[in-house]
Amino acid sequence: MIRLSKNIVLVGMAGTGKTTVGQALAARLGWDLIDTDHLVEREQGMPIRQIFAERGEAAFRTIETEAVVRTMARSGLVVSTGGGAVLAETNRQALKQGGLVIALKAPVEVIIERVRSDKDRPLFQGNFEEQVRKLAEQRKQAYDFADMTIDTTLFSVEQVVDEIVSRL
Ligand SMILES: Nc1ncnc2c1ncn2[C@@H]1O[C@H](COP(=O)(O)OP(=O)(O)O)[C@@H](O)[C@H]1O
Ligand SMILES: O=C(O)C1=C[C@@H](OP(=O)(O)O)[C@@H](O)[C@H](O)C1
Ligand SMILES: [Mg+2]
Repeated sequence: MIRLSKNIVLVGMAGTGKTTVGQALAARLGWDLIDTDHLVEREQGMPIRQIFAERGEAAFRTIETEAVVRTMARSGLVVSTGGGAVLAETNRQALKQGGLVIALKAPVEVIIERVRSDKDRPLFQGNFEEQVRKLAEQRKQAYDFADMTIDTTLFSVEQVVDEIVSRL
């Protein structure tokens, strides 16, 4: 079982289930959950889509890094990150030093179906399918630094939680 001195961190492309699995995993373990997107939205008082629209992606990344580093200084948390949190080396170092990093994966076709109805994802506006495919290609090695990887394609949310708990 993982020591409480660390956190359990979920990384992965948008649509691989980090927020949903994080909630279910935190409930299963009785741990608190920090979803860094939700933390940013609460503290900034607006949805991420609005931060992108009004201040730009670079401003969001700066805010995201501050939230990630601050969160990883804590312990005993389940932490769901946003899909792009792994892009900054500062974030990758904080995630690796402060937690057991678990990458959730799914084929791009599965991701497309899972996020198709969610119009709030700022990176997926306009030609939605093309943008998901392009991002998946750009990010295909971005999550390889994780301590472990779980393919969520054939698992329900609870089955992903089962798989994580079995590996702790
Ligand atoms: N293992 C799974 N099987 C089926 N649907 C899933 C699974 N994990 C997540 N989902 C669904 O996929 C969508 C995206 O999940 P979400 O947790 O928002 O992903 P992320 O935070 O990685 O973007 C949600 O509708 C969620 O209910
Ligand atoms: O992949 C990305 O760069 C992003 C993923 C989003 O989080 P989810 O992975 O929870 O959708 C959110 O942080 C923002 O829209 C940027
Ligand atoms: Mg999420």
